[in-house]
Amino acid sequence: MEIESQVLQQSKFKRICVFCGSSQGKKSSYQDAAIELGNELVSRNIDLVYGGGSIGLMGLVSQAVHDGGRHVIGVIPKTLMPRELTGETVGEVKAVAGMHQRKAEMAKHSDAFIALPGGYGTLEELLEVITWAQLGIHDKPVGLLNVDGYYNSLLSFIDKAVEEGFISPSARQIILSAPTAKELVKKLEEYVPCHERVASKMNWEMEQLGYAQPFDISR
Ligand SMILES: C/C(=C\CNc1ncnc2c1ncn2[C@@H]1O[C@H](COP(=O)(O)O)[C@@H](O)[C@H]1O)CO
Repeated sequence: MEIESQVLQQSKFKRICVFCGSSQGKKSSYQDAAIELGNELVSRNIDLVYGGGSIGLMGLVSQAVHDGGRHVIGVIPKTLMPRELTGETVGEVKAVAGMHQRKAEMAKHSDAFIALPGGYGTLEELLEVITWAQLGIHDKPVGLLNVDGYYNSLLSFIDKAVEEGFISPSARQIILSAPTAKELVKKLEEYVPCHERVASKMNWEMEQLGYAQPFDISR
């Protein structure tokens, strides 16, 4: 019986990258959701990749995953490493040169992406992985944890952009959303990618632009 329930919980994802606020937000539901997401990853035997440190929702989700015995990878630019800036990172720390390399590293080590509530940093990271999916650089699922409707206005904006012809209906399908961690992870598991992969072409273009490392975030 014990083994049967463990098999049922086994996810197809080994690691999920979580983007979220470096602040905790004003409502306790945001903080509760960060901890609940961490616990959901633990219950499905999924490890965490995130931006490192212990501030805000980032600290809550990483602590929950670490406390639950799963591996945590914090990818943090060297400039943000001093403890006074971002606090202690639990688990493994990957130091990177800057913000661009951080996003590529976080993406490379993950099988899916989830955004909890957050601000500019979270939005920037989220929109970048959606854009990469649209371009076919990766085909990993992307989900919004829409706690208390936090992302309703972003979703409405995206729907308006579809209506106005700036986002294609198929690109709209890239972004999944759900109000709870359990529902969202299930949706990510069921996601079927619909964009052709053009990563090797993109690598070539990035090399032409003088980027030292090939832009390959596939695993
Ligand atoms: C430099 C200062 C605080 C340090 N802030 C951050 N530390 C770690 N990671 C961060 C920080 N700010 C942004 N990030 C990344 O963006 C996301 C959170 O940004 P948001 O604007 O709070 O939504 C998060 O996923 C991180 O990867 C003192 O000013």
